[in-house]
Amino acid sequence: MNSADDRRIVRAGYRNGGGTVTGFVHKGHSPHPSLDDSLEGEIRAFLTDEDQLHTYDDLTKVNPVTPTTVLKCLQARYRVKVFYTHAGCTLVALNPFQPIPDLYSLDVMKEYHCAPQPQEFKPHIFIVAEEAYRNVQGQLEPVNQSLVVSGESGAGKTWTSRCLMKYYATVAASSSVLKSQDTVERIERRVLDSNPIMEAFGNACTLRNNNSSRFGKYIQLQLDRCQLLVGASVQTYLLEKTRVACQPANERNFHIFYQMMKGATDEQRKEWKMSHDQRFVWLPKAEKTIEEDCFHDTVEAMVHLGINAERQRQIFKILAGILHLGNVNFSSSTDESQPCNLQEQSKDFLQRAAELLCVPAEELQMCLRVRTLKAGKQSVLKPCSQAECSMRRDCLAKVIYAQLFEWLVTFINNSICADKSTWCNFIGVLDVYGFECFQINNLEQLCINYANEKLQQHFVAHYLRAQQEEYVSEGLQWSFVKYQDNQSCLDLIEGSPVSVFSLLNEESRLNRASDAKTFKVRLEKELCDNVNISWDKFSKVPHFTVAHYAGKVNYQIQGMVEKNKDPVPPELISLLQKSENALLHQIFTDREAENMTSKGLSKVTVVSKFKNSLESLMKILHTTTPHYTRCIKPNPDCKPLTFKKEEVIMQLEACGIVETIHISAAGFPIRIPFKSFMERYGLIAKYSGSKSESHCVDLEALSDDMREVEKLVRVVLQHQGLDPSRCLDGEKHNSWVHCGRTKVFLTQSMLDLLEDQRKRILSQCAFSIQCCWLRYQRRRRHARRQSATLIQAVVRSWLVRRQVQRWNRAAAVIQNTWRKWRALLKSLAEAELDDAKDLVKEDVPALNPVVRERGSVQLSTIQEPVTVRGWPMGLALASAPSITMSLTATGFQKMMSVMASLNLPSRSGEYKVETNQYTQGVASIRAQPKGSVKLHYQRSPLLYADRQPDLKSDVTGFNEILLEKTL
Ligand SMILES: Nc1ncnc2c1ncn2[C@@H]1O[C@H](COP(=O)(O)OP(=O)(O)OP(=O)(O)O)[C@@H](O)[C@H]1O
Repeated sequence: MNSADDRRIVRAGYRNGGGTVTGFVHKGHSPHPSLDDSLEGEIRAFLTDEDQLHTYDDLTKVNPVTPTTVLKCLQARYRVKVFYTHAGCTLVALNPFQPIPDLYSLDVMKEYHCAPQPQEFKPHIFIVAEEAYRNVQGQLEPVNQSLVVSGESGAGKTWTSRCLMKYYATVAASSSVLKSQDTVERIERRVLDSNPIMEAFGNACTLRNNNSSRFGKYIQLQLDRCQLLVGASVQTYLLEKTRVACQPANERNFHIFYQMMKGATDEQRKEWKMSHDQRFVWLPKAEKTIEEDCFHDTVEAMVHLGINAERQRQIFKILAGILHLGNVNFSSSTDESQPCNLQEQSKDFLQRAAELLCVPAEELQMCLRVRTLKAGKQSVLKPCSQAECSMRRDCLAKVIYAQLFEWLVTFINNSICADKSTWCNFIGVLDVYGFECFQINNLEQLCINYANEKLQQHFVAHYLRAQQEEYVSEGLQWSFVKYQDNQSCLDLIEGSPVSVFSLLNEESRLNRASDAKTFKVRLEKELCDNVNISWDKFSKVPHFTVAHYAGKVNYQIQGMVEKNKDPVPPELISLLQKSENALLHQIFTDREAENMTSKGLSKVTVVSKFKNSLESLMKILHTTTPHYTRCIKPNPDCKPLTFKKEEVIMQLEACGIVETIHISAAGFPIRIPFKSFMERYGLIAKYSGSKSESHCVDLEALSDDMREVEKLVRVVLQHQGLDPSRCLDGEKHNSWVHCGRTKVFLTQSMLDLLEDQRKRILSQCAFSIQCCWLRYQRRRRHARRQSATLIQAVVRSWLVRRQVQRWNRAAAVIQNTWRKWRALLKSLAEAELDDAKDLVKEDVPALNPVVRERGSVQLSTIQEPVTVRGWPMGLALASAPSITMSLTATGFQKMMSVMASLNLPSRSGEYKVETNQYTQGVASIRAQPKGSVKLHYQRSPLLYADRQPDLKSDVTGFNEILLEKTL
C-alpha cells in the first residue's frame, strides 16, 4: 500500500451558506496534481508520528482518511494488542487468533453495562451490545435492534456472535433476581447451549477456518418489558448439505461425525457398528484433532436443551447410518437393463446402514439402484447407471442430514422460544457466512455471495446512501462520497425479469437434463448488457464471472442447474417414511415431508427458497436499528497476532470501510429535528443568562418557525463560546453544525460540547435545587422543633395541672375522711375513757386527775394495779407518725418518741419502755413499779396509717396497741 493508492480518494470542498466543509470524491484521479502532492504530504506527516497511531480509537479522527492511514492505524493497534476500533457507525474487529485473557470476562461485561457512557470506554464489542440494549430501553423507534456481524470466513463472526449472546445472557439476566431463578437460569443456559449443538451439526473444519459455519443464522434474543432475556429464536439459512457426501480437498465433514468417532463409548461404538479402526470415506482428515471435537460438550448441551437419551440414540444412529452409507459403492453394469451391483466390500456397509436407519436392506438397495418412473397411473422401473446410483446415495445422505438439522433447529426453537405474550422487543444477531471466492465456485458460493451482497446493500442503503440523501433533502450542499452501490450486481443476480437466478430457475423447471454449455450461451445472450457479468472467452470450462462488491468471482456452470433443482427421488422419501427409527419416521412424515413427496423438491428451487428467506430477513432488518461489526482476518493462515497488510487492505476495501469513515468523518453523524434539539438543548440558552429575546419564545410555537429555531440554535452556540457564523457556515474544521430544513446536523465534537454544557447546566440546576431543598428542610426542622417544644410545654403543664387537681381532690377526700375518722376515733376514745372512768369509780381507785383531764392514758399515774386489755384502734392510729419515727430512730430517741406518741409523762422510774428488737421497732413498755405493762403493736395494712395529717391533734396511737399488765 502506498500513497499512490490513496490518490483514488481526493478531497473536495463543498459550501454551505458561504462556508466550506470537507467532502470526498472516491476513486478517480484528481484533476489537480497539486492536490495529490499536498495529500501525500499530509499522509507522510500523519504517519511520521508512529507512536501515536495506536491511540486512534475512532478512525474518523484519522486525518487524512486514506486506506494507508487507516491501515497503519489498525496495524499499530493490533501490534499493541488492541483489537477493536470504531470506524464511524461501524466497529472494526481484528481477529487475534488467540484467546486474550480478561477481554471478555464477566467483570468487563459489568463494567461496560454499568458505565454511564460506555462510548467513553475503549472500543469493544460490548459497546455495540450495550448501545443496542440501551436503545431498546430508550423505546425510540425503531426499538428492535439488529447486530450485523460480517467478514470473511475465519474473520471471527461466530466468535463475536457468541460474545454478544453471552453478554446479553449476563446483563439481561443480572437484574432478574426477583424472578424465579430457575426460569432465568434455564433460559439463558438454553440459549447459550443452542450454540454448541448448532456448531457441531452446522460447522466444519475448512482450509480457512477450523470452525467454519456452513450455514447462516439470525438469532433473535427476546426481551420482556423489564429488558430481561426471556427467550430466543433461531432462523438458519442455507446449510451446506453437500458437505455431508462431498468434502472439498483437505477439508472435513461436519464436526458431529468426528465427535462421534472420537468420543463414543465402547457400547456406543457397538451400537453404531463403528470399530476404532473403521475408516469412513465421508470422514476425511479424521486424524486431525481440533478443539471443536468435543462430543461430551454436544451431548451435555443436548441434555440441557431437553433432548432425552432415547432421542439422542436415534439421532446418533441416523448419523452413523449416513457414515456407513458413504462406504457403499457400486460397480458399473455392462447390461444397461440390469441394475448396478454393489461392490463386494460395500454389502456389509449397506446392511449396516439399513440397520442403523431402521429400513429394510433390500428396499434400500433397490431405491439406490432402480428409479421408478411414473407414466400415468403406471410405474416403470428403470435401472440406474453407476453415477446415478452414487448420486442417489449422496442425495439420500444429504436429505437425511438436512432434515435432521432442520428438526434440531425446530427443537431448539421450541425449547428456547418464549411465548409471544411474554416478550415485546428483540435484539437480533446476524452471523452469515462471509464472502467466498475459491478456485472452483458453484451454486453454494453464488448463494453465499448473494447474501453478502444483500447485506452490503442494506449497509449502503441504511448508512451511506441514506445519510447523503438526507443532506440533499435538508438543503445542505454536499459533495458526494462515491461509495460502491451494488444494486446493479444484485439486479444481475436476482433481478427481474431476467437475471442469473431467473434463468437458473427456468432451466431447472424444464423437464430435461441440463447442459452447461447451452446454459452459458443463454446467460450470455440474456445478460450481455449487464456490466457486472463477464466471460473468459478462452476458458474451456463453461463459467461466468460476477463482479461483486468484494471482488470478481468465477462460477462454474457445470452442475449448477442440478444443484438448483436439488431433486429428491420420491422412492427415497417413501423408504425413509417406513423407517422404524421413530425420529427418522417423524421427520419424513411431517407436513413438509408430505409436501416434498407430493410436489417434489424440483418445484421449489434452491435459489428461490434462499431468495425468499433472505428477503424476509431483510424485511426484519429494515424494521430494526442496525449496528454493524466488520470482522477482519489479519492473515490467511490463522496465525496468532500476525498482521498481513495486503490481506487486511483487501477486506477493508471490500466492505467499504474507508468510504464509511469518510462519510462519518466529513459528515454530520448526528441529526436532530429542531423541536427535539430545542427540547434537549434549549435550557442552555435559558440558563446561561442571555438577555436574548428568543429565550422567552414558546418552544411549541417555535417548532413551526424555522427561522426562530435557527436563531435559537445560534444562541445556543453563542453560549458554547463558539462563533455561530463560523460554526454554522464556517471554514474547514470549524463547521460543526448545520441547520437543515427540519433538522440540526451536528458533528460528534459539537454534540459532545452541547452535552457537556447541558450537563453543567443541569448540575448547576441540581445544585440550586439541592440548596433550596436543604434550606427549606432546615427551616422546616427548626419550625418543627419549636412546635414540638411548645406542644411539650403545653402538655406538661396540662399534665401537671391535672395531677395537682387529682391530688387536691384526693387530699380533700383524705382530709374529709380523716376528719370524720378522727372525730369518730375521738368519740370512741372518749366513750372508752368514760367507760374506764366508770370502772375505776366502781372497782378501783380513781385514775390520776391528769389522765382524766387530758383524756389520755398515763400509765405512770396508775397507783393501783389495773387490767388494761388494750387500747382502742383510734388511739393507735392517731399515734402512728410518732411510732414511725420511733421505728426509724434508735435508743433513747426512740424511747422518747414512743413515750411522746403515747403521751406518757417522762418522769423517770415510773415505767420502762423495752425494745426487744431495736431494728424492728418498739416491742413493749413496762410500767413501774407495780407490775409491768407490755405494749404490742403491729403494722396496719391501711394506706397512710403512718401519717398524721393534723400535728396538733392530741389523739395519739399505734396501728394497734395491746397493753398487758403482768403481775
Ligand atoms: N476475539 C477473538 N479472540 C480470540 N480468538 C478469536 C477471536 N475471534 C476469532 N477468534 C479465532 O478465530 C477463529 C475463527 O473465528 P470464527 O469461527 O468466529 O470465524 P467466522 O468469521 O465465523 O468464520 P466462518 O465464516 O468460516 O464461520 C475462532 O475459532 C477463534 O479461534
